[in-house]
Amino acid sequence: MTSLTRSAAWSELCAHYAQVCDLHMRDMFDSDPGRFDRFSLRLGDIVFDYSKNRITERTMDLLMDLARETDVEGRRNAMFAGEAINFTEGRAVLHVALRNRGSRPILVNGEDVMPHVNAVLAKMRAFTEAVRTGAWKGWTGRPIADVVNIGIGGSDLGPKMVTRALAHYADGPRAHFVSNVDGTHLAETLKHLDPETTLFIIASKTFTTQETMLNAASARRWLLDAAGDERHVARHFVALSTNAKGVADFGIDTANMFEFWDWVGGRYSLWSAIGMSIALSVGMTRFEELLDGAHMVDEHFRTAPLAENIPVVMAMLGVWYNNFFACGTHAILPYDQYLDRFPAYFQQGDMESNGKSVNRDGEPVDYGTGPIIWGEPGTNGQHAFFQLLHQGTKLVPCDFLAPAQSLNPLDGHHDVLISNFLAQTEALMRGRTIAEARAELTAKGMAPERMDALAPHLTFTGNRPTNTILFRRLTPATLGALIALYEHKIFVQGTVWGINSFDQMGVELGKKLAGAILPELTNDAPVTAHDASTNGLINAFKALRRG
Ligand SMILES: O=P(O)(O)OC[C@H]1O[C@H](O)[C@H](O)[C@@H](O)[C@@H]1O
Repeated sequence: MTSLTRSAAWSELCAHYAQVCDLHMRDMFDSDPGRFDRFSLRLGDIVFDYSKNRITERTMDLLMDLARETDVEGRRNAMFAGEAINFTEGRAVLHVALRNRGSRPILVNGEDVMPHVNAVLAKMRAFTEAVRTGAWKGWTGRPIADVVNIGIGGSDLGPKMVTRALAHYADGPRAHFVSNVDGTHLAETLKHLDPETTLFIIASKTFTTQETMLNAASARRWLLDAAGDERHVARHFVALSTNAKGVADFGIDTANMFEFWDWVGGRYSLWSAIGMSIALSVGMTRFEELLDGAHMVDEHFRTAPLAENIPVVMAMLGVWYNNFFACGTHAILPYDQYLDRFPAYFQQGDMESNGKSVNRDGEPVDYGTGPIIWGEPGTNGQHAFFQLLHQGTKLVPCDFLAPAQSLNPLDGHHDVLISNFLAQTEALMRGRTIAEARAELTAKGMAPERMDALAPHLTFTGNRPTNTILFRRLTPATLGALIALYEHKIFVQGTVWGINSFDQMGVELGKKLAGAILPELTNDAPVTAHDASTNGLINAFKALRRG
């Protein structure tokens, strides 16, 4: 057994689970009108309701005991103090420094990182203002109309998600995102753009990522085909990276490089220079408001007692379902079209962070770690996969997010959206008993024999857990806060599970094997070096390619 499953809090939770797992939320609500007040928290403009969960006060006490026993507070303090909590790579984890708006000193190896953070923010402000005002010009003297962020993973998903989420505030050049090494992505994007007025942002922490380097080289060729002269590259290419040498080797002037540091994880990097496309689109002031919102949550996470700490509560509820109810997945369901990429963003954020199976002591875990994260915006999801959420055999804990105010208040739309949002969590919680189903059918005048056949199909077990995150309106600050809540949730879960949430060794093997296969594709010779399936597929590919 690992230390987690040997811990006192874990054993107590196992025993407690057996006592409460059959309780129905419907009964708990019926017998306790104060349940919402007891199980909801507020932070600024955000209401976090977790009352529609399969919990009692004792459950929450035990979950907080588990958080304490696994030293969530100590690890959190170590993160904020710049300790090398990414222990496999020996690195600090300091995305919180990127939005440390009071500039409280944060030391890494004895050096305060805040002057560096603030210097890059100032450089970003100067650059984004030059581009947005038209002072920065392309090689023919025309201002920039389109920016193309070329990056992948953390160098794509965050800026893309935020740029879409803040589209209401966009008043700068149009932002495009190319990530896939499939040439279609770049080709389809460039089809509509004019090289004279296009700025490429090459976003890569390492500046070695194969997909990004290839897309960047093709973009450079596209520009040079039109501009002719290498000197024009400087007006049309900037780099966001930790690797100055890689940037220079690629041919981008390091004066046009915006730096970040190895203590910024790729999937936590949108707050750094990686957010350049966001700042170009909505302006640096709004980008800084995004940072302000995240900082507000950082302060809450750093100082609020565990039981009143929203990311801690989110995380421990996730542990409750993941490890005691054996739920394998978690859905994120934003009832806000602007947040349509929010679930996809946290697929990387959560699954790349907590998709691990070896603990800090190098032992294989004997408990589940990160869940599969998925989701789509409401109400679309209702007409697609909600059937399974309501009546399927799997228990899927869900987060519902919604704004009280719409940024596009078209006649009647927002109330319809919100009524659906509220009804879904109510239906998932209450369900419909067979007696209720029969009563409804009787009221419709259905014959008893037909009713007997139909009623079981109209029965919903209910008791399906949801969190609700309600916020006033989607502003840059609120978005920053929402993202930070999930980031810290991931941190807390990784801490409880005793894993390193900040490396991503699992993506390496595929990259290595692709490196071996690539030269095998350059000719038509039959390949025999792999297993029968891989050989067969490579040879079939070559045959299909020929004809
Ligand atoms: O920013 P880069 O160095 O180009 O890395 C881009 C992405 O690629 C890697 O494969 C990692 O899995 C991601 O965590 C990272 O965000």
